[in-house]
Formats: sequence, structure tokens, C-alpha cells
Amino acid sequence: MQQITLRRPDDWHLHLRDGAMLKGVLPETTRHFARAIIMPNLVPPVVTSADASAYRDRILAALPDGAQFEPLMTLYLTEGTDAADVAAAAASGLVKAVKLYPAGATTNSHSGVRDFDKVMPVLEKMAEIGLPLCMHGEVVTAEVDIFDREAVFIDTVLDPLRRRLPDLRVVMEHITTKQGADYAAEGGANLAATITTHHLIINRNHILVGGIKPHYYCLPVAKREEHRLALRKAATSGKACYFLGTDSAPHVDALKEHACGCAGCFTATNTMPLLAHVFEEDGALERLEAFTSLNGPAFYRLPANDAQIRMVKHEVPQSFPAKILTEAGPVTVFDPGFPVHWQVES
Ligand SMILES: NC(=O)N[C@@H](CC(=O)O)C(=O)O
Ligand SMILES: [Zn+2]
Ligand SMILES: [Zn+2]
Repeated sequence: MQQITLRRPDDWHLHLRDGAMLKGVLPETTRHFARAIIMPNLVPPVVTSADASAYRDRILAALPDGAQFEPLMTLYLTEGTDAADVAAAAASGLVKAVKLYPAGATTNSHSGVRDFDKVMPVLEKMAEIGLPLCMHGEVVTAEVDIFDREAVFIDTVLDPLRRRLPDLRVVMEHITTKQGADYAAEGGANLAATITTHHLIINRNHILVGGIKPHYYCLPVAKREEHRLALRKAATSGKACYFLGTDSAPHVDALKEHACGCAGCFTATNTMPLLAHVFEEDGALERLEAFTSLNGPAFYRLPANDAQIRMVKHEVPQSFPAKILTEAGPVTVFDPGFPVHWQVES
């Protein structure tokens, strides 16, 4: 029996939603994770420090008994965001990052940014105080093919912005391409990238071959195999610029299995066993802790967790729930399509 011990992991990109869904999915994260960067794309979005404070209270109220979990709050950047409010929210410790959604790029992004000039005062303030900007890195212009959106974003939006504001600390969220992995590696100390569990496992064939698989559809959409392999190489490299952001994004089954299905994979339940599988397969188990527990806190200038988890590889494949039954409706858990022998024991 193989086993490993690592510092408790953190999730640097997580959707918890609100109300009945929040209550239903929160235990799936708090079981293994100590902290998570909480995405602000609620309806309406978490825009002001007052919104973030109220949302944090709702998350804390929904925690399962005895859970040791700290939600790290973010603000949703709009063209009306007030730089002074952002600075105050960061200074008080309430807010750990600001999230930028290009308008129309993904789930609940219509309040996002259209004109970058309008948000420059906020970005300048963030550069001054060292508050990270988390970016959903896709252009949304109709002429750009959906599989090229990330690479075009890097060239036409991210790189010009970083030249204009070199002190701005940026996290490229949920990178899905070799271009994304390469750009993050070359960006110096002010640039990092999160990588999801599912983008290490699926490519675009998994979504489309043999019938459309709505539970593999997320944004940015999974790309060609060469990109998945580039992400595997990046995540398992141990390099400081890459860390886990699951982007676990629950939608009820009725809205995933739909004529216009929602984007998002729900991986909170089985992420750590899946990552142990992936890292072992790539001969990199000793670098799993860097990816899940060390590189993220270092970038966010927070201490790593002191507590540990132990993971064990069993002879027999482990079973995971197929669905989480929330009071908002059932949510299908990401199915990697192969047996997983790893389990978190404590
Ligand atoms: N990743 C997704 O496919 N969906 C996310 C939004 C996002 O992170 O882009 C969601 O909120 O459902
Ligand atoms: Zn996103
Ligand atoms: Zn997300």
C-alpha cells in the first residue's frame, strides 16, 4: 500500500454559489481543503466590500459542524468599481483578490469589463498595494474561434496590460493551453496561473466523441491533446507559478443536460484523489504538495497550512458519489473515465 502525506491543500479558484446550492456543495470542499478563493460571479455579483462581507457571512453560516475552512473573498470587477472600496477591503484583510471577467465570456459575466480604460484606476491601485487580479483569460469577439480565445487574449489583452502596468500581480485563471502555460512561466514574480483538475484529464475529444458529454463542458473549453499534455507538464513541474484552482463549478443536472447547457465541471468531491492519480502517472507524486499546498499560498503571500492530510493508494478502485444531492437539485460529480485507487484518509 502506497501512501503520501501533504500539507492540507487550498483551492485557489472555487465556485460555491449561494443558498441551497452553497449549503449542498460546501462540505465537498471543506472535507479536504483548508482555504479557497471564492469566485464572485453570483447573481447579482459580489461587487463591493459590503457584498463580499455579507457573502462571507453566508458561507461561514453554511459550514458543516466542526469544519476548519477559511473562505478567501474576491470582488467582481465592473466598470463602476470604486478603487478606494477595493483598497479598503484589501487593507482590512477581507478581500484577497479582484476577479476580471471580460463581459460575456462565461457564466454570469454580463457585468464584466468591456472597456479596459474604465478600470485602469482600480488596476493602478491594485498594482500599488500588491492585490492580485484573477483573470478569466478569453476574448469574446465573434470572429475568434472558441478554441483560440485564450491564446488571442494573451496576445491582445493580457500582454499589453502587463506592459502598461508591470507591477500588477496577475493570476491567469484556469489555463487550458500550451500558450497559457508558457506565458505564465516566462512572466516573472508578478504572474502565476491556476490549473484545474479536469483540464489535466480531458481534452476536447472527451466532450464530443461518441455523443456530446455535457458534464465535460466548461469554459475555457478543453482543447487538443497537446495542450492537455502541456498542462500536465506544467502542473507536475513543481514550478512556483503553477497551482491548483479547481474551478469546481456546480450547476444542477437539469441545466447541464439542456439544449443550451451551462458551462462548468464539478470536481470538489474527488479532486485530491484524481490529482494523486495524475501526479503518480507522471512520476511526480513528490511534487503534488507544491501544486496543491505550497505554490498558491506563496503567491498570495499567505502561510502554508500547518495541518496535514494523508492519502492512500488502495488495491481496489475507490468509489465516489456520482451525484451530490443538494436542495437546489442533483449535481453530477466529474467522472474521470478511469478507475481511481487513491483516497484521502485523514
Ligand atoms: N468554468 C466554467 O465553465 N464556469 C464557471 C465560470 C468560470 O469560471 O468561467 C461557472 O461559474 O459556472
Ligand atoms: Zn472563468
Ligand atoms: Zn471559474
